[in-house]
Amino acid sequence: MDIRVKICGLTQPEHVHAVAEAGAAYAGFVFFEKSPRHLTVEQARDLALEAPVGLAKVALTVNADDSYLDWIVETVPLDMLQLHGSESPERVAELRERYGLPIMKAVGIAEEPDLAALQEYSAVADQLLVDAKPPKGAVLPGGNGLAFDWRLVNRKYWPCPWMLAGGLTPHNVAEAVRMTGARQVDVSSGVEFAPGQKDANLIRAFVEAATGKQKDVPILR
Ligand SMILES: O=C(O)c1ccccc1NCC(=O)[C@H](O)[C@H](O)COP(=O)(O)O
Repeated sequence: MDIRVKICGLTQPEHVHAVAEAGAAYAGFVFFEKSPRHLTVEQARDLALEAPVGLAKVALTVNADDSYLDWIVETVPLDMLQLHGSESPERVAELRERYGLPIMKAVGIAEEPDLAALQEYSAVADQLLVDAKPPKGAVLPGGNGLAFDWRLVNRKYWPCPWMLAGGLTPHNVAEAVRMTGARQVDVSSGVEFAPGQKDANLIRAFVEAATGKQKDVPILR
């Protein structure tokens, strides 16, 4: 089975190239000032221009207003918007209409009742990002390198494609795919050696492990 991989939080051109060469399907750019992966709109444009045809460029925003989104969408060549805040289903539908781009809505999961939101958003979003719920008081609503209990989404189906995220690494992604039946996976922290610092070898190892073409996983100290 083909697994599609998204590497999120890219900040350097060489990592965009590594993502493409490894065979990932999506490259994610973060627009959230408190994040160590935050990009200015101009930085994101320059990075997006490094992406070859076939690598989908995803802008991740958090409760962004229209003027910020207009600026991003007008400046950065994009293939998808990832909404990672508390955007309502109505807001998701509105943005989908406004920009004509596919929307992936992130939903944080910690326990069974959290799953209801996935059903709700699947009616308005093009894709779902099934992520770990951030811990109380966390600065970042995602990208915390924390996993949730994958048994909660074991063999669950929603009416739109979904992507598993949260605490995935080259070491655990194959097991996560096996346990959940996910056909798409997303990673940020698990391919970094420090917050916001991606590692090309870990990117390659992650894609290989996720897609079942694993060679060896580098150990970083
Ligand atoms: O990465 C960030 O800094 C970030 C900031 C604000 C909202 C979301 C953010 N990241 C989301 C992701 O990178 C992933 O989509 C997902 O949460 C998995 O992250 P990780 O657990 O670090 O692999």
